[in-house]
Amino acid sequence: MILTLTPNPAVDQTDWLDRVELGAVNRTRETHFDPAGKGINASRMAHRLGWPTIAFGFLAGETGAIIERALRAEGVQYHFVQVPGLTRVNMTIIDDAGVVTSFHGPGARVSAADVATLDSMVRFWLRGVRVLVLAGSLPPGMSPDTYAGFIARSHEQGVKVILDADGEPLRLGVAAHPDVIKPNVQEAEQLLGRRLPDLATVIGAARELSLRGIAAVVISMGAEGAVCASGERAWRVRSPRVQARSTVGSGDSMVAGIAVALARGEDLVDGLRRGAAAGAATAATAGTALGAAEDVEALLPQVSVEAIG
Ligand SMILES: Nc1ncnc2c1ncn2[C@@H]1O[C@H](COP(=O)(O)OP(=O)(O)OP(=O)(O)O)[C@@H](O)[C@H]1O
Ligand SMILES: O=P(O)(O)OC[C@@]1(O)O[C@H](CO)[C@@H](O)[C@@H]1O
Repeated sequence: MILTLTPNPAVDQTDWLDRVELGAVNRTRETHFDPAGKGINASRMAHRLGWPTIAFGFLAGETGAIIERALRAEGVQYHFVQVPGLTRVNMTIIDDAGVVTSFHGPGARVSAADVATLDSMVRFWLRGVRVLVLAGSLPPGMSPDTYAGFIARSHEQGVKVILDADGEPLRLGVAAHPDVIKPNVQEAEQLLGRRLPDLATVIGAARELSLRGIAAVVISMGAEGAVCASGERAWRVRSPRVQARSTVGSGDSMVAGIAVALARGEDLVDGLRRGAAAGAATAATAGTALGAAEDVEALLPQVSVEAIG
């Protein structure tokens, strides 16, 4: 079982238009809504890949109900704590030049009692779980060391943890030694406080972070694939070439591929392969809609994972 925790879910709204004009009414050509938030996306992809998963987190109001209905329709199991207010809507605008602009809301505020309810629910379910995915931003009211706390508790119970966050929750989470982190290059740059301008510096960053006590550090690079370091070993992952429609959710799909490999007890390289295929399948799909299982299968043989010295 893979448990995912998305403290700050979102309905993702993707709008396509010719070009964006600031200070004007912009009429969009097409609009797409998807149930989202990083862990929810990872659960949806893990479910497609045929592995049992339960999504946990907070939901609020009518926008929260949209997410619940969508997960139910897909057959993805979930346990959400209902909180007051409205689950946020994250908007992404894609223009004809392919420029992607996103607006992420802060999310519905949670109280100390809400956090305690979620905490005890997750603690209870951790007993039957192989992998916990902690993903995305934290809503107002949740402490930045929340993920670090879940990592410590999971390790006490022998549960492997994948952390996919950014900023302070990532920094504090890294200090608690999750088993896997999957920042993209920007997130890794923020974590390390320096630019990573080329492949060599990205590989160096992955090695450096892994030597801090993280079993696998995967730094994703969009269409350029990813690098992974595990102690002294490292790999270059090359993603299949696809016609990208929207890469929102590709990172979460990659996390799902890795989570499924960990849950199956497979090799890390198998996880990287499946993760890159899932990420590419999602990139080829519009909005935050995730790649279909058949697409992931079809792309799998086109992924290359090569050991680097
Ligand atoms: N355009 C693309 N073509 C092929 N593969 C892609 C493309 N974009 C992403 N991928 C695959 O998905 C993986 C994760 O993508 P990316 O680096 O964009 O993650 P991310 O920035 O965390 O995404 P998000 O936060 O939107 O989910 C990449 O390492 C790659 O294997
Ligand atoms: O604002 P956060 O919690 O960091 O990220 C949320 C989010 O951008 O992540 C997913 C893509 O990875 C989107 O579906 C969703 O809107």
